[in-house]
Amino acid sequence: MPKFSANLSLLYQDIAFLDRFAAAAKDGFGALEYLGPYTEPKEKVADALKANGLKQALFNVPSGDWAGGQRGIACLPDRIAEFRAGISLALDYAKALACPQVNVISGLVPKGSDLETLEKVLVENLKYAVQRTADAGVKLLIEPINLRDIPGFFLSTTNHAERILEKVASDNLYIQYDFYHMQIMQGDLIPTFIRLKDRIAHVQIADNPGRNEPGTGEINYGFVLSELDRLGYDGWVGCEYKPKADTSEGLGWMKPYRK
Ligand SMILES: O=C(O)[C@@H](O)C(=O)CO
Ligand SMILES: [Mg+2]
Repeated sequence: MPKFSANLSLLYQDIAFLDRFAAAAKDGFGALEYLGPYTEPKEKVADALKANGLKQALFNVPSGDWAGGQRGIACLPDRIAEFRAGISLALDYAKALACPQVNVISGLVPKGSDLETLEKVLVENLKYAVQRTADAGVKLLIEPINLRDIPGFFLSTTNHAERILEKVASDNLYIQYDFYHMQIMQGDLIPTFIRLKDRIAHVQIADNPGRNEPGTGEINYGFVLSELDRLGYDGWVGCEYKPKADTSEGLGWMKPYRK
């Protein structure tokens, strides 16, 4: 049976961040994930998890000025110090929240930049980060993201992610496999999952087009979720979609998977 994690960066947007915890627990989620917990003191977040019987599945390492349009800093040559300082902050929160994994957002390709240089920066940053996270017992993840939603994103395919994994050469670096992004970029969702299974530490779901609830588009999530079970995937399934209307009312798709 899949275990679902509520992505609070897209679900329950009509209520305050910390109030989303109780709403997610009430709706049957067992864990939470989001872009970052950094606007709240870690003790407060830890208390809210505990009070609602929730686990922390994942969050991103600091990724630059998200509201200002930045989409990660890990490949940017002029942000290396900031990226590395962000790993310390992410690990502080991971410890306080007992979070087993953190995700790195690679960044946008700056106009006119040399892709080889960006790749080197990303690989060196990941080598640094993966050692720090391994020492803390936390997995490090990278996520390919589709180029229609984020034009110019540096890491957009699983082939590229595999190449980065090979270059970093650490058994603590994994892929975050977002079915929505990969449907847009590649299709062939389950064969790719099977091929990379041992290197995938977290999956996320949304339908296409629209990035709405499973069952609203072209991805057969009945099949996808039963395959995850059959293949022995025992991580969280991150519900990272934009609810068509009210989050709770739109959870009908989840009914067959609730005990
Ligand atoms: O797919 C996504 O959008 C994310 O998982 C994320 O963390 C940032 O873009
Ligand atoms: Mg995602």
